[in-house]
Amino acid sequence: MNTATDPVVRVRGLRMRYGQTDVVRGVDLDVCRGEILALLGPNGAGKTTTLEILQGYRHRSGGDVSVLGVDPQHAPDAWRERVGVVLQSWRDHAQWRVGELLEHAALLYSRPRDVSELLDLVGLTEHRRKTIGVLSGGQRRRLDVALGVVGRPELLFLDEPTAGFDPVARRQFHELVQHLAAVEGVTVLLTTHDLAEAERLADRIAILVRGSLTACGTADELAEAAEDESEVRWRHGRNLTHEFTRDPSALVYRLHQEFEGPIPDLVVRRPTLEDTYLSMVKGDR
Ligand SMILES: Nc1ncnc2c1ncn2[C@@H]1O[C@H](COP(=O)(O)OP(=O)(O)OP(=O)(O)O)[C@@H](O)[C@H]1O
Repeated sequence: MNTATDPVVRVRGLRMRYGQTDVVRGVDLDVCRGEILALLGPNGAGKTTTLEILQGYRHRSGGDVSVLGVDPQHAPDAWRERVGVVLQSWRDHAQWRVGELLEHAALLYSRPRDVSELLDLVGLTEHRRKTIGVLSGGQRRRLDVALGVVGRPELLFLDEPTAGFDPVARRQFHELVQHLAAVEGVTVLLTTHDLAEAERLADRIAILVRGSLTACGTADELAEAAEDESEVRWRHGRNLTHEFTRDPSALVYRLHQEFEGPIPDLVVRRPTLEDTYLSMVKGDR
């Protein structure tokens, strides 16, 4: 029986093999209700494969998977309504108008969002009557998102959602996803190659390298696990100097004593998610 405290996504020992090649090798992962989890990893790490297994589009080679309390491989149609997938394949519908496509998609669900509200939510109101073929790349992606959420899904999968977005569109999209998670309790699982996006948007980040999860946690927890060092910079007389340390407070304290007061031009740079990510995937390129 599925309860409110059970994870929305529960994966144990997930394996996927194409021919002789293992591309997912024993992944364990839990995602809780209302959580935004970003799956990061180099090209070919197995992110899309993992997402497609969780969406029920691919049959796994091994392991246990439960999504909204159901094994996606044997999910009934009612389960599909509860899951939103943002696809990228609306090129076949180039002659459709934006509003028409959304109205048509809404018919497939029992509790769809109001199309006007949805257009507003994704910032496409003024493009309602345009055909899909004339939309820009970023506008098309917004339409993809609209189609993914039209049925009010409890769980939303986003595969590289902001590829091709300009900075303003990206920020608006982040606000939309945060709204869905915080206000509507939607659970979001996304893949991205944009580390700043992952850091800004995700509650937790999972890093997949060659089919294995090498780390999962908040950006701070990952930095801790990677044993990344902070850089402390200061000026000594006329010379700028710097030191790397895992304990910047201790170094700053020591310098403060040495200088018997303020440390000239002090800068402490903590490891970014990019530093952590690069140290974790090192050797995989
Ligand atoms: N249908 C398939 N048949 C055989 N191999 C496949 C198939 N689909 C994916 N692969 C291989 O599985 C591996 C993982 O692919 P996947 O698309 O899951 O990676 P990814 O992490 O999403 O990569 P990217 O960041 O480039 O999108 C790759 O080596 C890919 O070539």
